[in-house]
Amino acid sequence: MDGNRRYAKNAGLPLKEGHRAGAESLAKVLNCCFKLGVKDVTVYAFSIENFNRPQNEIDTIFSLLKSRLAYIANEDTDFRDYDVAIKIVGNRSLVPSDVLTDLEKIEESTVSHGSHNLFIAFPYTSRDDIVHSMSEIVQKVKRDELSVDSIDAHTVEENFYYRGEAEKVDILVRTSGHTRLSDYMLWQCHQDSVIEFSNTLWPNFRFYHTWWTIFKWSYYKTLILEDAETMQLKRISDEEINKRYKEPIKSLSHPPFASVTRVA
Ligand SMILES: CC(C)=CCC/C(C)=C/CC/C(C)=C/COP(=O)(O)OP(=O)(O)O
Repeated sequence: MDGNRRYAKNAGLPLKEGHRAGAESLAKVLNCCFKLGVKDVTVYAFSIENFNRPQNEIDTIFSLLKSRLAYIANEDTDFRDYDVAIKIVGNRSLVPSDVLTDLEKIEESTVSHGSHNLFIAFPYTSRDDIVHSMSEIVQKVKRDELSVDSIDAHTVEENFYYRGEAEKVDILVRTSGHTRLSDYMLWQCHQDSVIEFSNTLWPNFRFYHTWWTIFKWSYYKTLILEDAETMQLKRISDEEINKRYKEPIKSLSHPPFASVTRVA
């Protein structure tokens, strides 16, 4: 959700208004994602490096996080229909205890929801998640709860902050024109994951941008690279897609976004 501060600066607004607009944008984009059939969304709400920002900015972000998530969890009627489970994925040991208590209450209040997941990466970096998983695994081996021979990729995923719930990203979107990953979901980006770099600042990201991103992803999934040298793309058949992606998808003659129900 990058570009909040630049949005505020461009509009001549105080910095906190940029984050407020970013939080508004999140509610709108989520609504759009769920309408289009996306099941799980993760947002990079706060990186571990963000602790280096001025304290008043950190306080603004924490306060928005609590109020907006409480709204999405319990108050907004649209979201109630989507049955969204909110899950914090990040290093909880770094969160001030009063903030953590409030966030865990919100999490708890959605624990029975199951149709959609909203993962909040907070405070998060992929490298921290990987180190955390390794450390959990070592502890389990030491306690004889896990044998070294049984460790595989699935074991690593189960010990992430995600607890094995987001093994693979379909689309990763980075807004605001920066073309770097900032230590985000490095493990979860697989060979098929599509990375979308958008020039739009996050507070301006809306239905059109969300729909277009999903539309393009859906379309890319029907193509394979026939020849890496000439960069020739070949459209692949429904049978081939079903073989490659295991789950059947709706006919490609439908509007492309008809197939996004498979996004996890
Ligand atoms: C999940 C939820 C309800 C969150 C609400 C608050 C919110 C939108 C937090 C994002 C904070 C953040 C570090 C944004 C990145 O833009 P930036 O500040 O780095 O802006 P810049 O790229 O223009 O400098």
